[in-house]
Amino acid sequence: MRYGEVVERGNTQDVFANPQHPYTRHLLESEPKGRPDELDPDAAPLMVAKDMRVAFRIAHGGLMSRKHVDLVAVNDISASIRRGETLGVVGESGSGKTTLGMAMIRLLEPNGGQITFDGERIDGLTRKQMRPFRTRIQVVFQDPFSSLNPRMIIRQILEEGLIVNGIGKNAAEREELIGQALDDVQMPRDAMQRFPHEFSGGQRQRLAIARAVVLQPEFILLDEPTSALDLSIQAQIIDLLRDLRAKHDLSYMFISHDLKVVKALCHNVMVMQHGDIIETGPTSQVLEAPKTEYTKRLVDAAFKVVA
Ligand SMILES: Nc1ncnc2c1ncn2[C@@H]1O[C@H](COP(=O)(O)OP(=O)(O)OP(=O)(O)O)[C@@H](O)[C@H]1O
Repeated sequence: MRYGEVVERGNTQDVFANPQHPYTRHLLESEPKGRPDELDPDAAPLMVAKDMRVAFRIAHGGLMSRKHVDLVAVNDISASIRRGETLGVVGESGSGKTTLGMAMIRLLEPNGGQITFDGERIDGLTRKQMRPFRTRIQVVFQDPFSSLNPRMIIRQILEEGLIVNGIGKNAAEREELIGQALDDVQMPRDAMQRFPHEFSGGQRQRLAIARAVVLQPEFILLDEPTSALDLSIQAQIIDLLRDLRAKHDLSYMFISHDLKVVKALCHNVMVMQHGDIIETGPTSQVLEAPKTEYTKRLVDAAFKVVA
């Protein structure tokens, strides 16, 4: 197969049901597989949010009749993530997933609610008081290209957080930590000398994960980290996240609209609609026996090939 070559084309249903080309078969077979490892039943709560509320003031109506109204994006939501747990947050676009995640890690100011991290209240902390938590709580976004500074080489990108947070005594020690983070995400150490544009989308997402992992966090908010990637790369990133979780006892809050990915990675799942949680529980239970029509629709959309 050459780059840029069309290997197969046709009616979607026919191609899905009876792929002719080995590469098409590879793509169809390479969706995320497996299940999350067992969660320690005695694991302590790490990130706990209680009655979180976020409202945005938005302009409404035409120029002459403009009014400001509050759009409630997160409506008194409580959520708890234990050490080592992966909690999936799913729901249609605009249901409030990102707003909830960003508010829980204090990158967005909530209008109300309490947040406890490892037993300490973090809502209401000033920027300075939050500093010790900034390495322990990390975030990885969907689009690694816009989150990796294109003018810096990878070494500088990963070193920035170490310097800001005073981790590593000198350049040599920092280089070793960066090397270990690259090993963790299965990227060669010579990636350090290269720029983000020299990597593929999947490799860039590995680098974005390395930038989080180098700070040795305990909790990572993953906001649609695989949505921009093709299926086979998506599956590799899910495997990687599972390995990292086991190796470093990480907890994840994994925002996604793709229930296939959630099934492969998340112990528990929370379904959001219009700022509310409409269903929550162990992933297998929610996916196998959804209690609401809305969840059932999401499950059908994820697991059935539409005719
Ligand atoms: N800064 C903002 N100002 C005003 N409204 C906002 C802002 N951010 C989000 N919203 C609104 O809040 C609601 C929830 O948005 P949010 O991005 O949290 O949803 P989401 O479930 O993450 O969606 P997606 O899957 O598309 O990322 C939406 O109606 C959105 O338009």
